[in-house]
Amino acid sequence: MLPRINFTETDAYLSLSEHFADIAESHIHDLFSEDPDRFNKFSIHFEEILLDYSKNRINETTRTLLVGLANECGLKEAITAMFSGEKINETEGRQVLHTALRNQSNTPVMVDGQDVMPEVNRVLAQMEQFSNSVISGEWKGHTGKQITDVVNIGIGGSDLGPVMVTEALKSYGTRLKLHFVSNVDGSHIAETLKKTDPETTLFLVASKTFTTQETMANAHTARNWFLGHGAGQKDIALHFAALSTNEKAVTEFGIDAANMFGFWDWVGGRYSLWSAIGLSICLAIGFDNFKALLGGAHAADKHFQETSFEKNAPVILALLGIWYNNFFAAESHVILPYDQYMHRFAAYFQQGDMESNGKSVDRNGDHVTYQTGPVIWGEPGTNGQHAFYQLIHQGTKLIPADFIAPAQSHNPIGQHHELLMSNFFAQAEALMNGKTRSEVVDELVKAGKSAEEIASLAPFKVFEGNRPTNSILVKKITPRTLGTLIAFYEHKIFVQGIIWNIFSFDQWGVELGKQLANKILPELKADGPVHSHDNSTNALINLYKSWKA
Ligand SMILES: O=P(O)(O)OC[C@H]1O[C@@H](O)[C@@H](O)[C@@H](O)[C@@H]1O
Repeated sequence: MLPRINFTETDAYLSLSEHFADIAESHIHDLFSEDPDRFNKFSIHFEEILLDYSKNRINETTRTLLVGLANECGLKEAITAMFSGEKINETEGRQVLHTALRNQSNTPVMVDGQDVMPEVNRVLAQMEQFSNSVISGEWKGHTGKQITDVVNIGIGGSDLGPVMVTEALKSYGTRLKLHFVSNVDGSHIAETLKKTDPETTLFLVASKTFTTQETMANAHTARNWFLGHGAGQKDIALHFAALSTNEKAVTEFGIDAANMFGFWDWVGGRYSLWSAIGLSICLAIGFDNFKALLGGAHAADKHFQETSFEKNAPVILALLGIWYNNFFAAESHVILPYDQYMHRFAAYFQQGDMESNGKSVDRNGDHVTYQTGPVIWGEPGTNGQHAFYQLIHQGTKLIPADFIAPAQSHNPIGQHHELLMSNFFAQAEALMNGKTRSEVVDELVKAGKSAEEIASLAPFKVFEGNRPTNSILVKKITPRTLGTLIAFYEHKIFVQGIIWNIFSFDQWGVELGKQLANKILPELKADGPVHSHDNSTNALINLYKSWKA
């Protein structure tokens, strides 16, 4: 059982609250002037990844106190509990073992007295064999042609991870063209089917439960389309595979159990890209690269388990998040990859983080008295710069930011990468230093402005700075470094959940909307107006019914 500690009642929290008053007054650029060794003290090198967290509103005391907070909240024991297969997802009575899926050391991982590694390895071998045969062209469609297109049908955790990774690693692409259909909006599947040929398309129906409304609707539409284009029932076996934990529902749908890639209820949906849900990744980049992705995550798992908290990248990321969320009252956290291929990275962690830590009831079942998970958002640089950075630089809200960039581009064309990187370095520096009024005045004088113009313009051109950032510099985005990065962020979420005393691995909050939609669906089909809801909902439904085609 995980500890039940209200972190706001710990000694460390009290000390942090006192310490906060000092830090709130200091400016990051002064902290640098005071300490020439600041970068070394506040950075972590891990393989080919550097986490520089020196541009934060912290000093050594802050870090010591934050680490003390993690200790008082039982983080060490909680990490052991997760990795050793305790049922830490208590509200669902499940273990949390996505780490076993990438456990390349192959040490036994016990679930209810049984080592799960042989099963994990069996499914990996099945994925390897299948993806190799589709990629090589040995696997043929029902008219004898090679598969050219793969459509992954899934949503949430059965979509976002594969989309993010296949995009991030596009330069490792095989000859197969990947498509992802998630939205129940018929436009999503319709537009995808327009681009594919039923003779050469493979559908992966990705759903842990195999009951998710959106995925089942899209899967049925795909099957009807396939059968409606000259294929027979028996041909389904060559064009449909299922990635799921629910064998019964898979076979009822008509997919051969031989084409089912299984996983287990100890894999949370938003942590499932490492499981059979990653089959689309294997097809997109080849099994060896998928394995390298798992290897990078496994290396991060070991780092997380074995490194002291002061030098532990996910722990530090988590503690900084707590510092801003619970002491500076920051409401959001922005993730800014300076890598076009990583354009879905922030979207992926919107689910990863917000579905995990968007909770307001603690592990005792009581309403929390403090803030939990922040709003996660972000877009790739430099696009974000021309969209929302104004608010980060000069708005009223404190928005801690993670800047992520590769030193080596997969497309070293002209000076593009240097242009990109100059922005990456400049933004974090500008957010920290800002621009003082006297710097602004000097600039305006040099530009030949009159005293009057200077007085009226200067206030708008001042940047307070002191905006905290982490810079994550990666040598190159490879399957391994990406695997490590993802696992770092996963563990960050875990650490924060432990400190906030919430259950990070359930998601009851997604249920209510689903229940109500199921109630409304028959009302939309029935004749006549509805009266069963509030005024607003009745009016909306009835107008919809009068307008619908
Ligand atoms: O993989 P399936 O079971 O279709 O679930 C897809 C998604 O459903 C949502 O409602 C959430 O619960 C997500 O965590 C999950 O990833």
